[in-house]
Amino acid sequence: MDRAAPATPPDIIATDLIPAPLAACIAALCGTAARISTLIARGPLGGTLGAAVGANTDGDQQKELDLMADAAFADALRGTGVRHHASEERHSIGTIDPEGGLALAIDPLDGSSNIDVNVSIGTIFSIYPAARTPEASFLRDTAEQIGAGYFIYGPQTALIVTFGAGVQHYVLDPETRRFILANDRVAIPPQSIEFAINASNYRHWPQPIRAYIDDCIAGDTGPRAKNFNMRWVASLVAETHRIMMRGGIFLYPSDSRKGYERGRLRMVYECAPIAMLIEQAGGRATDGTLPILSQVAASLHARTPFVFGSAEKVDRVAAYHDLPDEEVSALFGSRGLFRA
Ligand SMILES: O=P(O)(O)OC[C@H]1O[C@](O)(COP(=O)(O)O)[C@@H](O)[C@@H]1O
Ligand SMILES: [Mg+2]
Ligand SMILES: [Mg+2]
Repeated sequence: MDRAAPATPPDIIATDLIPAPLAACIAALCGTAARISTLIARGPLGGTLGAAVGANTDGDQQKELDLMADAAFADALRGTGVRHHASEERHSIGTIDPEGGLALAIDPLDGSSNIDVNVSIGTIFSIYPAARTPEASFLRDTAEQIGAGYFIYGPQTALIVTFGAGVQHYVLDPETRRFILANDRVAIPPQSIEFAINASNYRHWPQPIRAYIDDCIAGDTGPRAKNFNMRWVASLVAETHRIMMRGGIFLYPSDSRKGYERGRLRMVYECAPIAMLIEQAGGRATDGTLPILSQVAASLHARTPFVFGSAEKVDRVAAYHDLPDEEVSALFGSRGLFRA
């Protein structure tokens, strides 16, 4: 990353909460995230980061910053024990350290449509023990993750990370350039009136999702008998961070558009790690009905419908899928089962 600031200080994240076999890998991710954060903060002064430069395997537009972040993380991971490396921006799985014991999947830059508009974006990562083959390292039960996290580049740059024993929140101190522990046990608040969904796709959604959202929008005139508030940042990391801090629910369901039969978000490097974080923070993450943790991606870039957040809300979405057809298709005034 040419336009980057200083190299990784050895104590970029001084904590004893990171398992020893993962420490070098996490330090490398932190050092790179700190440099990316400096670049993002320069905005237009840093160059044409938001310029479109091509398309990835999925046909998604790639921005200059997507590719710079991808290269920077891959470079930094050399010598940190990562054998298999999968990225949203790469067609196939690469080998970094042939003798390494880890497999790391990464969405190097999440929410890239927000680069130009100074809205929070992020990096998502998922870590497994390396398996015998590259495919076996990632096409496996998502419950086998040994670490998962995201960096959010917003008004603050922060790391939210889990190693399977709760969720830790670190904030990058812009003066010392170190990630400082802010909370060693993040817990998702169970109550919130916020839901997040791209409502412009309403006409394409399956009926149970429409019914759930109809009932939120009906507010105190509907079966829920209370008012809700809607949010949509179009940046999965930003939505996740809000839910981690304040509770609520996120939905990106499957829909009837071509290419959205399994939703939009990718299992290996978006949904699996976010699901591990959410469950470790006391929330729930499903594909609408079934838990994400315990599913196996069909392919490296496979997508999945994704619903996560406060546990009671996610369970309620699953319950809408169990309603008889006549009840789920009824106008909210006739839906009686879910009075809050
Ligand atoms: O534009 P849409 O359909 O609302 O989709 C928004 C979603 O797409 C994403 O931007 C996909 O991630 P990438 O930017 O890594 O491709 C998510 O962050 C976000 O939740
Ligand atoms: Mg993404
Ligand atoms: Mg991305």
